[in-house]
Amino acid sequence: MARTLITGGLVVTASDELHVDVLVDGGRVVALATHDSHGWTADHVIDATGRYVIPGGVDAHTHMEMPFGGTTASDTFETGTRAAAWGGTTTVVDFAIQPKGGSLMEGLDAWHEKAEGGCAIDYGFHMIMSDVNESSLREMDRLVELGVTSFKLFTAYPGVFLSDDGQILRAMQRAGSNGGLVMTHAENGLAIDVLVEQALARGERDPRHHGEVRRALLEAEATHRVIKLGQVAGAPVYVVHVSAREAVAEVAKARDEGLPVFAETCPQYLFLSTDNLAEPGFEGAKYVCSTPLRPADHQEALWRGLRTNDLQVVSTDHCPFCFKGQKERGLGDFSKIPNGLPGVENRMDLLHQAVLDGHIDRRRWIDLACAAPARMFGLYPRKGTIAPGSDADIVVYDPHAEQTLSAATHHMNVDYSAYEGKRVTGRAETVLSRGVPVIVDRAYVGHAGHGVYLPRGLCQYAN
Ligand SMILES: NC(=O)NCCC(=O)O
Ligand SMILES: [Zn+2]
Ligand SMILES: [Zn+2]
Repeated sequence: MARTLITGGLVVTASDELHVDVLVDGGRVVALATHDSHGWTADHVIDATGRYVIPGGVDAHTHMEMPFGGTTASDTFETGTRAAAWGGTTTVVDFAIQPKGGSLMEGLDAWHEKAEGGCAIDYGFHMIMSDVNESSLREMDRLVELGVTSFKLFTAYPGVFLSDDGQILRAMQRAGSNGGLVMTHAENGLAIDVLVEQALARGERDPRHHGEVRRALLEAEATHRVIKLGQVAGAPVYVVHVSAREAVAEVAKARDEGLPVFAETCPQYLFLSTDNLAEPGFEGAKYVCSTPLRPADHQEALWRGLRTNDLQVVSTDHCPFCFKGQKERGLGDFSKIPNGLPGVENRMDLLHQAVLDGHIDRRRWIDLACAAPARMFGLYPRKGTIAPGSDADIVVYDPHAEQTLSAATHHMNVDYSAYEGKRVTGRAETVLSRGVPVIVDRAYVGHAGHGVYLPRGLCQYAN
């Protein structure tokens, strides 16, 4: 395998910023050294002068070709992982789904089948448990052995994914004993369904009502509940896609008490708001996801949480549905709009923009987008950093490139951009996955099937 030297750039990791060259051999980083101190030769030299050299992004929350809301997320593993690479992400952790009445293993096998041979970058799986029973609880141990070390449980979506408190407690107890991590979608789905029914009866049918019925208090209540269930079970809890400041407060309080409670937020909650849901006509459907977008004044609590480490990870929850034909299923009834937003290609750039806007610093950018998700989900230091022994998942990032985010130029298989027209500065220029070029000078040179399945270790966070 070719030996590659990346020279002249500023290497930024979660812990350091160093003007060093990086030597890659056998798909791994083998050494870092200042330019004048080494005499390395290589088959390929990448001149990164004036660029950042950063670890490939780790997006720990994607839904490629997920069946949901009567349709299927529009990115396949092939198109979605290719788009991820364009955006500087080199690892995704997607959600396999236990079929109702079926086993965890059936779900895992089905997702392996979807992903195998199609991915441009490496991938792992979490498991969505939609049917917690004696048998699926026992299976959790086997999944942990197979490297599926995290399990998503829902307090939302009654009749689809919702588990009751007893089921969640049991899954947490099992995770407490086998080392797995329970991830929770925390919204009170039963109460939300009552509010949906009442809103529709009042004739409130537009997309903006999606945000109104999914009340922040019902996110906070469910967040509080899963934290307490985790405490009773003696198990860590990871709360996904936190959007409400009241939910951030629940997480922060638990962490202040020393509980092993972790949480992520997503770019859509940091950059978009209920103003988007209220766009004229049916445009707001483009922004329907759950948890929902919140009024813009929630964003400050999210940014603060990211700075203070009450929130550890930024993932995308990439779950794209085309406006035409898919989002349109909810014309005249917001509750039928498939939930989910595209974003796997945009996360690294939006967070870099957050650096420029002064919300976070450069190393925090890399921590939130690369190192912390890798640690949280048992992939570190193979992924998420640039250090001897790490996979050479490396992005040469141009911090000065200006771009306008748009469906006309993005690579996600979806007919709109949630960030249409937004100007951002910074862009992945060249992307290596295990030392193999996937993007070179903004040209795609990767191929479907390069990406391999990543059996993951246990969560590496204590608090
Ligand atoms: N988030 C969302 O709206 N769709 C994907 C499924 C989920 O994460 O709950
Ligand atoms: Zn969810
Ligand atoms: Zn999700």
